Amino acid sequence: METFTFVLILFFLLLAWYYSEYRFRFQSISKFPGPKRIPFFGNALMFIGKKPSEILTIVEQLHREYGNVLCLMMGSQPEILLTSPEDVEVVLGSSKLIKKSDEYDFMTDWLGTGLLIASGLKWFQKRKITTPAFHLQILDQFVEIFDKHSAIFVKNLAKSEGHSIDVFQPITLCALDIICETAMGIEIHAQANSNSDYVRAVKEMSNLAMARSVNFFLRNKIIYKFSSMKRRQDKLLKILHGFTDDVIISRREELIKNQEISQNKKKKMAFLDVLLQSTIEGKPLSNMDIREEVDIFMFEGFDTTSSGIAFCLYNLAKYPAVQKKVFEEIIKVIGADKDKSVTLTNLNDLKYLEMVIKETLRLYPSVPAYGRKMVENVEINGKLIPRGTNIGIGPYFMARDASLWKNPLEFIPERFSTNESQYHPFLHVPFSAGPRNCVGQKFAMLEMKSVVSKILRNYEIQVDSDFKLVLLFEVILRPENGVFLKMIKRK
Ligand code: HEM
Repeated sequence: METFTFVLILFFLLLAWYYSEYRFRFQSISKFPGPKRIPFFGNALMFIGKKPSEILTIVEQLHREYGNVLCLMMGSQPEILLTSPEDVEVVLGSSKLIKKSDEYDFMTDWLGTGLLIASGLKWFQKRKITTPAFHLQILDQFVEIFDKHSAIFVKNLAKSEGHSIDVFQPITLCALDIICETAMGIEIHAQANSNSDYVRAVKEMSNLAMARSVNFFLRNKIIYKFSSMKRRQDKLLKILHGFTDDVIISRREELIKNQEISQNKKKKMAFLDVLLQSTIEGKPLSNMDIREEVDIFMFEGFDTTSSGIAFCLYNLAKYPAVQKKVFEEIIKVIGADKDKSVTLTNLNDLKYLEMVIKETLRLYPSVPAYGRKMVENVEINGKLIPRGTNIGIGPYFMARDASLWKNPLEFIPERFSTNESQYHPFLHVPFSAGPRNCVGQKFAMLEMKSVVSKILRNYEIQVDSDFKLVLLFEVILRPENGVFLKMIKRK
């Protein structure tokens, strides 16, 4: 009987705690603008059964209607999209608000709790060991790899010269060749063998993560466990993890056998080699720790740059005057010899191309939105955000906001010239900002400059008048039906 009374008291205490917690959360949240919520589901039903391109339209419309603090309830889970740079600064600039939002949990089966997802001390340690992998000396040796795979891409274009082709697919394969060689030190020849299971698995896995994040039912762990999506995920993970495991094991063996990396200074250091030689509190990283980081490089480092390059080419085709200016800069910096290899200095000197890429990432940010979870009640410029809220930061929505940018939908690279760039430091955040910004930002810029400049040295790009760009709002922003362009060989 005593046990029964104890359990009963505990039950009512828990119920009272849950009620007060929920009421506090609900009362704080109800002050924020957003569409009408219905009991139990909140706003979740708006997204059920919608395609990623439709989700983008819905959120864009809501953002226009409700402004720069948009509150949605996914069941009882509050999600607030912040788009004013002052609010974004409070979140991204904080070294305390670094916990990722719930949506990232849908990626942990694949990416574990590596750098992208980790929080607290674990994140700090991982950031410390990963940062040296992006040192300028390491990036310098990658320029040759960028150039080699860009040259293969350009060579393959000869087959479709003068015709309209979807450049997105071959760019994805080029970026995959680059990331495999730089992250893992292996050549997978994706551009020669486009039917790779690994390539398909990477893409499908990020589609699944997005589809799950907007599905009210599948967000629930138990329902998900028994879903057909989970069964598909398990099959994909076998391919993805199997691939990286094999590479890590053979690379570690090679390292032990030959001590090759320390003796032969000329050998290129892949990110994986840097991790194999790293320690946390004096201990080397386990294969599992390393796999998490390599998988994150593979995920973050290839889809993001593929989209960036494809959207950049699309804009260059759409704005011939911009393309002409970029081409003239390339001739000035690299010279007229189309076969000459580029150097790190060349790439750094392509300043106008850099502005073009920044403007591309403004309108088409490869990571259209990212999020943080508030682990305590936080005041953001006078707004009390209750603990447990997921905060979304949306560079995609910020770029289209006429109160933030002049002529927001126009492609104007000059916005980023040093004379013009007087904008708020947290207004243009495609690589995020603050302590958790993108560790691969310099790598990505160099890769995108290398591939785009190689293409422009060899081809003039024109739009296909029948083609209409449709955007897919997934974890990574992609073109739904590719990017069709005409490539005209330069004399
Ligand atoms: C156009 C290219 C890229 C864009 C737009 C981009 C964007 C971003 C953004 C927005 C974040 C923050 C995400 C968040 O807060 O959840 C991020 C984080 C990260 N990115 Fe990138 N990224 C790009 C390329 C790369 C590349 C090439 C690599 C590696 C080779 C990379 C590695 C990472 C890693 C490891 C993180 C996690 C950093 C941390 O949490 O401390 N990214 N990236």
